[in-house]
Amino acid sequence: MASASVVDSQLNEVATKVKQYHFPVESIPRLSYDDPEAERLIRNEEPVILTGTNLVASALQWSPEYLSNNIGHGTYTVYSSKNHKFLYYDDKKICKVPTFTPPTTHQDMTFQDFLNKVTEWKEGEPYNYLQQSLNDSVGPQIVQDFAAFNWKWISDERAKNNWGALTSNLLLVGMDGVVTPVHYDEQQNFFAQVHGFKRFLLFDPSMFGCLYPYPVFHPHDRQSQVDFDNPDFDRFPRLRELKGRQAILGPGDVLYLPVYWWHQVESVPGYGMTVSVNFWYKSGPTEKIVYPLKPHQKVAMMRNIEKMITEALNNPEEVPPLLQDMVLGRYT
Ligand SMILES: CCC[C@@H](CC(=O)O)C(=O)C(=O)O
Ligand SMILES: [Zn+2]
Repeated sequence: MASASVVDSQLNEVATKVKQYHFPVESIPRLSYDDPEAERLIRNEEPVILTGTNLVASALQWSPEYLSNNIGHGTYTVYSSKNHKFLYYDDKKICKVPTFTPPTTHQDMTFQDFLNKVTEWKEGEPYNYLQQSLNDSVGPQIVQDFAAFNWKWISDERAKNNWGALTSNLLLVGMDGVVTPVHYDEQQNFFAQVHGFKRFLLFDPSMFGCLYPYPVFHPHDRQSQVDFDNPDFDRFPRLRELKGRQAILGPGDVLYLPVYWWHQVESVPGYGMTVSVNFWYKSGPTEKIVYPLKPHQKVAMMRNIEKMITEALNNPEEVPPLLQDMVLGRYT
């Protein structure tokens, strides 16, 4: 396991290699888990990179090879994409958009088959990304490593911040260079980097107007329509106003990723496969409404309005003309 100083020097090197985009980025603070400032940021639902949590210290040997030798022969969901981007879609909403064509396919396979695909990969072939909730199908060694996660620390954080239950731990094993395009989630997330390096681009919930998410009823709900590699400033003019944050994670780092914060996640090209484990928690109840509302509360409100209108009209195609009649020339 690399020492903290080795990881630090590698992080500095990685920071010089990551792709720059049209928008400015500022670094996310990187603080020791016991720094009062770190606690304040988490309480205030702002992102922070935490060092020294030992959250996944017992998994730092989870190289792809170690996993292949110890995870057992259960099957895992592996997504395939013709390029390095893995844009999430909700199967259950495809019926609402008959013209929708999924940008990725997925199939269940053993970890060994997945790793063979990656090892034998040739330029021009599809990219593969294993994304699977950790469950009891894993081998005994992995169960032991998982049980040795620093559950006391993370449970205390959950309780301190009044979050809901842990909903899942997603095991993420990516090929060099894979990207999860910019989106937001409706859960609190402690994202633990286990192997390799990932770069997060983060945008606070107030950037909703600059990131043009798909409609709520669309399979790509919560995902931005914007492609940072080919920004369409004519279609998405407020993209020019975008201001981002950046976090580069190495083995052992934990990123607190607040609910509703936009993020794009890249397995830094040239640094090999990545292994991560996320910890998704239901967000806590709003203690009491304080005005002015926070940006993420406005996002939740907009989602509810879209859901209500779509349900009331009972036809997704009638939503755009109604919203346009309501807004264009009246609130614009
Ligand atoms: C399916 C989840 C992917 C992950 C990003 C990544 O590591 O590629 C993410 O977006 C999250 O943990 O919220
Ligand atoms: Zn996410």
